[in-house]
Amino acid sequence: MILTEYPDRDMLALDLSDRLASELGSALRHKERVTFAVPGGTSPGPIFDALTAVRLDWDRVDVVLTDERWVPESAERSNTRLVRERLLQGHAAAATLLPLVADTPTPEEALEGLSEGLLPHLPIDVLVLGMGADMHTASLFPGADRLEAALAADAPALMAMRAPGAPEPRITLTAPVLRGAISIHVVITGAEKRAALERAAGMTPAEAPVATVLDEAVVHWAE
Ligand SMILES: O=C(O)[C@H](O)[C@@H](O)[C@H](O)[C@H](O)COP(=O)(O)O
Repeated sequence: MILTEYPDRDMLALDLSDRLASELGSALRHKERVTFAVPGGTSPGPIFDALTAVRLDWDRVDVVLTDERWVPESAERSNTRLVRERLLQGHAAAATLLPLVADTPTPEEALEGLSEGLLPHLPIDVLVLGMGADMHTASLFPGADRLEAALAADAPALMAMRAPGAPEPRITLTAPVLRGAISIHVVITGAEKRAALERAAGMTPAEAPVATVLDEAVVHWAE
């Protein structure tokens, strides 16, 4: 694990967005299309805002969420809504968003169709993940109903998850897909998550799901 510390969250957002743009640009020099996976939640917004001002061949970038809450796109908690409102703007409006939600009552009913739309775009070229203070990443939560299956080397690319403390069903990229990304960044802020990160480094993915990517990840932290 490489840990990069920043003096403040603005510097983290600006520097990380520069690095992501550089990695996307580099990948675009070798591939017709590249896959950029991003988290939901509250951390990525400022990074997204900075990326919207970056000139690159966004029309050849396929954006996919690392996970989604099973809520309508119009809901406040929708990560799809977050990406549409904060990332797919400005220059980045030309990017394609691969869907990770559908209008079925449960994620299980949409898994086959959403997986068909995702698989041709793997591996992920540039992956950004968040982390909760409970050391979850994407929607791989400690104690989740199918966590062991989602961490397994033979896990399907997408799985529905239900976890204690998650207010709604989730759909998530699984550990093999996250670990298979060519470049992995984890973005965390605050003292509580920094302490959780230190703990996770010595734990198993079953105890601390973020540990499934830490050996390959660059972790970006600001207070
Ligand atoms: O759907 C989500 O919430 C995210 O994808 C999730 O994995 C997030 O990255 C962490 O929960 C951290 O969330 P914050 O950035 O809001 O702390």
